[in-house]
Amino acid sequence: MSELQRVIKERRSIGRVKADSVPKELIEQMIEAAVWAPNHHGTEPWRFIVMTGEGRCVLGQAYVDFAAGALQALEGDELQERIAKEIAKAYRSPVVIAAICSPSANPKAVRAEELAATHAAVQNLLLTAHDVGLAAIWRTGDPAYHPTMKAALEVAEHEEVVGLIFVGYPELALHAGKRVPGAEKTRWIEE
Ligand SMILES: Cc1cc2nc3c(=O)[nH]c(=O)nc-3n(C[C@H](O)[C@H](O)[C@H](O)COP(=O)(O)O)c2cc1C
Repeated sequence: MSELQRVIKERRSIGRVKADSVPKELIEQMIEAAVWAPNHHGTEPWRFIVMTGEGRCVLGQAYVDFAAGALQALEGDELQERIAKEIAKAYRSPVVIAAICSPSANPKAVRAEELAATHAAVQNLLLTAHDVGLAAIWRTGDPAYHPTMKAALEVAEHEEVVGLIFVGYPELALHAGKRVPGAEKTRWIEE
């Protein structure tokens, strides 16, 4: 098995990471790998917002804003606890990278393909994280796609937050992944 194949198969989504800070250089390596994803018409439709330290409070506020409806029914300690819980979601890892699809204005560009290219860029981020000894998880959920997230991250209306990539040093050993073999997902048409 090649080194690339090993990294692809070994990579796992890891949500529990250490609080230890991550060198900026490693995050830059991840993003540099991301921008080598394939993209149609050379649109390179991605951009990234890296949040570290107290910069993550921007994301915390987005989680609070998203939960505003549920928070309305609470008051006092219960309200404060729930707000703290929402903010804590942004602090689950020392680095959070918001991956943004910024679809090109090129009339040839197809929105679905702009998203596909950005998704491929995220896979490059994840693979590089694993390659350099970091753990990462691609999170979305309803908050990622909600207008409150766009507002908090200053993402334009025509753009999309395709994922929040939580990055840090793994706290636990990686578990083995499980997949249906490719052969079972393949139909060959020959001759
Ligand atoms: C588009 C996308 C969104 C995801 N969102 C979440 C999420 O919100 N929360 C989460 O725990 N995992 C999320 N994941 C990670 C998947 O749960 C994970 O990839 C899957 O369980 C397979 O595990 P593996 O990545 O370790 O192979 C997401 C993955 C993708 C591709």
